[in-house]
Amino acid sequence: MKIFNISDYNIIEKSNKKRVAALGFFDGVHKAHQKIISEMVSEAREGYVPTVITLDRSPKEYFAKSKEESLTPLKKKSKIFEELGVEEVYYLEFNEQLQNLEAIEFIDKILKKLKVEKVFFGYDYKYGVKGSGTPEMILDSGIKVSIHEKEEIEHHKISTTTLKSFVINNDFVSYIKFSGRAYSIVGTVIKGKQLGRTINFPTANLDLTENYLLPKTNGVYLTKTMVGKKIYKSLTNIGYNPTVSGIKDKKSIETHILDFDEDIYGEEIEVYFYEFLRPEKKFDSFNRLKEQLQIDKDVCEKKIF
Ligand SMILES: Cc1cc2nc3c(=O)[nH]c(=O)nc-3n(C[C@H](O)[C@H](O)[C@H](O)COP(=O)(O)O)c2cc1C
Ligand SMILES: Nc1ncnc2c1ncn2[C@@H]1O[C@H](COP(=O)(O)OP(=O)(O)O)[C@@H](O)[C@H]1O
Repeated sequence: MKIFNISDYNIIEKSNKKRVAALGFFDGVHKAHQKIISEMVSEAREGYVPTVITLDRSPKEYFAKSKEESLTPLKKKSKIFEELGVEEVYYLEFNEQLQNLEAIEFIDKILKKLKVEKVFFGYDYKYGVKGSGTPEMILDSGIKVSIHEKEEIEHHKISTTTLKSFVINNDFVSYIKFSGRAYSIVGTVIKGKQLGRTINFPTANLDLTENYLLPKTNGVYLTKTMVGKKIYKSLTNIGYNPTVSGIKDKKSIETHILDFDEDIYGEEIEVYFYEFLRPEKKFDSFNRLKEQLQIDKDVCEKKIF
């Protein structure tokens, strides 16, 4: 899959390849997003490039001028697009130029130049300055349009907002139901206090590679961890380690991988969340914490997930 980062849409050259394209921001790439993208991919016949045209950040993040935590930051999102069969992704930088782009210009300078013959998007997709573009304008320009209706599961809209509230509130079971996959975060393993190994609970401390949304409760989660190409059951703690540290400036994310014994400092690992187990607690001693970790481990071993 080819990725194009476009900071100025004027640099897009007139293409000689025809395309079909899914349009949207797609944070979380949930079940409704997946339908839109899969339909686009399956309609890409011979000679058509299955393409996603999206933004490098949400307009909300741009206007708030502060970093927004995402369910699927760019690298992660790109990987999912690729798994869905997308061949080209255009990340349009959401900047002053794009913010002021007239709807008709979006059609002429982006869709037409890329020879897009059919677009696919969700019912609430917006384009053009202040969201002024309409599906009719695209149709009038000779491009076919497929609009996906709102979808619900158990009276809840399948949306990025719904998924974000599941993560914030530790409801990883619902997250799987709505997104079709477990919530996951990617990070590089960094050095911690080197205490874990002294109680036979080595924990890989994660430095997140991108700005992921995290649950708001500090605590322990039943997770799986991918190291290289292998997946292991794991226990992940998010919090301030109150038993050993009084410092409350930076949350640590650390995972104890079951049936695993390798030095993985510097490696990138992916942690998938399945269930909230318990809140983080301050124990009277490191030994008491060790006893609790053994109890957590027993639960993790017995549980089927
Ligand atoms: C599954 C799991 C549960 C944990 N639960 C707690 C907890 O309830 N309270 C706490 O203070 N620390 C908790 N921790 C963090 C430990 O304090 C930490 O792993 C230990 O101090 C080793 O840190 P190190 O990796 O920096 O050496 C937990 C860690 C794991 C892996
Ligand atoms: N089962 C395991 N789970 C997590 N890390 C492990 C495991 N086995 C070995 N390790 C290694 O041990 C390190 C964690 O040991 P630990 O004593 O907690 O040190 P640190 O405080 O630097 O994290 C990990 O970063 C990893 O390289």
